[in-house]
Amino acid sequence: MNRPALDERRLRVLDALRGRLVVSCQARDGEPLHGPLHMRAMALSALAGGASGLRLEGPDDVAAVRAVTTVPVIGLWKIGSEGAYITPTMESVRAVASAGADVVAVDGTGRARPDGSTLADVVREMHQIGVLVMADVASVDQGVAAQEAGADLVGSTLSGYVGDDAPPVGPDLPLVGALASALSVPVVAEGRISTPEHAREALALGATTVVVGGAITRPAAITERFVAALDARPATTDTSEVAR
Ligand SMILES: CC(=O)N[C@H](C=O)[C@@H](O)[C@H](O)[C@H](O)COP(=O)(O)O
Repeated sequence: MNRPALDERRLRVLDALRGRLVVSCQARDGEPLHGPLHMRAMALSALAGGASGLRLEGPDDVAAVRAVTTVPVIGLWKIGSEGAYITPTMESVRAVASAGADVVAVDGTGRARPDGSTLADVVREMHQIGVLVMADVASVDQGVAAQEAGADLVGSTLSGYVGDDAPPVGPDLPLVGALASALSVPVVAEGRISTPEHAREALALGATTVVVGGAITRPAAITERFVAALDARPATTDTSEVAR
């Protein structure tokens, strides 16, 4: 195991992220902002605003952003949308690490990975090359299992996304607090954190760092919220309004 490289990276990443904001810059295939050029611009915008770290999807986006910044990068690769889809194979884990991620995020729910690999396999191989592993979980039990498998960070990322129900509107802050109480590894608050108050509360509950995605980097979703609010406005009874 490449202990010195791993320990050095762990110190550097955690020092940079403790109590601070990570911005997740992701756009799916088919979205107008999809592609490394757009995501690099998005990432640079987040850094200009003071982000301390970035979460990026796909080796191409990770490499494009790694070329322009030294801040900690959490990389993942979404493959499919069913079961374990966050960096679900050893091949995808290696690709994200080779692209320059400091931390590779993988599904940590215990669902079967399509190539039969386990979270412990991911940890073993990534630690050999000095790369950290973040387990994206949906429950405290999964977080405990991920810590036992050797994960360096555990995120609340998948809460609300493992069953058939639509995810709730707000973040799962109770899970963030429960993970922070149960685990000794750093907890990452992630998922539907939509306001600065949510982010502050997550830290107060014991999260080491906070990842915000859509509330900052998904203009279509942000626009939708405004449009829905206008559509939902009560009909005016003020006749002066009509006259203008
Ligand atoms: C569930 C899942 O696949 N989450 C993904 C994980 O990388 C991303 O789609 C999210 O945008 C990210 O977790 C940040 O969350 P939010 O965009 O809600 O702030």
